[in-house]
Amino acid sequence: MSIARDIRPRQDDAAFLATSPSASFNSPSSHSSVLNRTIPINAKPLKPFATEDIKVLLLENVNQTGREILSQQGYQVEFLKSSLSEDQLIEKIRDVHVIGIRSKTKLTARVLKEAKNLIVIGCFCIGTNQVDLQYAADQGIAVFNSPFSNSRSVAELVIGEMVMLARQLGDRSNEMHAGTWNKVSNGCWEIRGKTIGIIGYGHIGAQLSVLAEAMGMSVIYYDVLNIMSLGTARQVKTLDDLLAEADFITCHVPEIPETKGMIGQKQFEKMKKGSYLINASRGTVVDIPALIDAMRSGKVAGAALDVYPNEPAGNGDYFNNDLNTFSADLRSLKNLIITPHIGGSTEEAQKAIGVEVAQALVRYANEGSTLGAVNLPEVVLRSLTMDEPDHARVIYIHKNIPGVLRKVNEIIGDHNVDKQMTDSRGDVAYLMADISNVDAATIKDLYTRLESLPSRIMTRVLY
Ligand SMILES: NC(=O)C1=CN([C@@H]2O[C@H](COP(=O)(O)OP(=O)(O)OC[C@H]3O[C@@H](n4cnc5c(N)ncnc54)[C@H](O)[C@@H]3O)[C@@H](O)[C@H]2O)C=CC1
Ligand SMILES: O=C(O)CCC(=O)C(=O)O
Repeated sequence: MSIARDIRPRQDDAAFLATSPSASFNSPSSHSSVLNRTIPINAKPLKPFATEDIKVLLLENVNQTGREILSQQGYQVEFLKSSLSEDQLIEKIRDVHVIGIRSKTKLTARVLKEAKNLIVIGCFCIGTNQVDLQYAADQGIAVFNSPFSNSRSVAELVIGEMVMLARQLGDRSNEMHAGTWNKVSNGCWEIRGKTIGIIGYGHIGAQLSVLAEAMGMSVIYYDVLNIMSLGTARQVKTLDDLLAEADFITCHVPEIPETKGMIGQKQFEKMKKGSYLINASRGTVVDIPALIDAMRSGKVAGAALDVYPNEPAGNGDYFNNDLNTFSADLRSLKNLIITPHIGGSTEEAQKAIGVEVAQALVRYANEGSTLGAVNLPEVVLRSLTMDEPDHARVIYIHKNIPGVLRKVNEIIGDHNVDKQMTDSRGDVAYLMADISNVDAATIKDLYTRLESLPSRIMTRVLY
């Protein structure tokens, strides 16, 4: 009844309680958030329907830690190693209540329109540019990500790449693999004493700043926000200032309209001759044909790319000109490191992300908490406990228009509302209320009346 339009509530409370809670939901793990640690031991697991009715689709080889947490809840979990094309997704997503993806799966408005049962999306990564966040919010679909569990992995990769580029290690290694001894010092440098220019001083940029300074580098950074410098790092006023001063330029901005092509021909012209470029953010941030020209002219002495405008769906797929017209030209360059979007691909990062995002999905599905959601207001209520057996939690996601709360309170106000919280984000508002002394008939009545309001986006009643 409550969570999605075609799911019936489970009537047998004893059986329902027997399927839950999982250890992961109530017990803190090494990666659990503050919120998890504050869930009381005797928290009552709220499940509106048989947990085995919840269908979860996990794409892109989501880590086993995440798969286990979702399976332990009793959900039906389907797991695929690669991403799916838009048409394949449309077919699959129709039945699904929860979907987990990484950076490749595009959850466009066209796909989400077909996702009639979907309540929540988990991005098992940092970036959320692959999801139409606004469209999802307008449908009442929450989106969660893992904001910093792979930041360190990316920062370490960049440190390694700077050394590799400065020493032309990729080329030397390729030559040795081909059987050629080529002992060179010309054009090879230490990174100590050089200047790193970090574009985007967020989680990754700041982490990188600390590591680079420890390697003896001077750190400058450019960010649209005024951010406190770590160590002796220095914020510069403009991107041009950074380009003119840095020996190593590295991009750590999100994919948004303002960052599309932010490093192009004009920016390469402003760089120092012999500088290096690294991009492990998103493939649209650097104009790759312009980079190819800058490397051929010798302006850029080396580059490392981890991300591309179009990336293959899965391992074993080709990275060729059918995907990106510049692929062959790119592959022919010297002192160029190209990696298959592995910035966050470490055991540590993937395990932590699996736990963090899966727990957020469970909290949302079972308790309605939007803490950490990237597209809905953050609303959380204290967990109901086993001492509150006849309580129900009403979640009403609605259009943020005047007069809604009055209408909702006319419906729930006849009951004893223990606690209630509401917040809005843009055009969408999220209301959560705990009501005591309710029976199955009351739950059905509440649900039906809330669903009939014109402001309704999605109603869920958890009990
Ligand atoms: N290669 C990989 O595997 C990975 C790639 N990423 C990418 O890295 C990006 C950055 O990650 P975080 O550091 O965690 O993000 P963050 O959100 O913590 O930091 C991004 C920073 O960029 C700044 N920024 C935004 N627009 C800007 C602009 N036009 N000019 C200058 N600065 C701007 C923001 O103010 C913020 O400080 C992610 O959005 C994701 O796309 C993240 C993880 C792994
Ligand atoms: O590991 C992945 O699939 C994506 C990593 C990434 O780009 C991110 O976290 O934003």
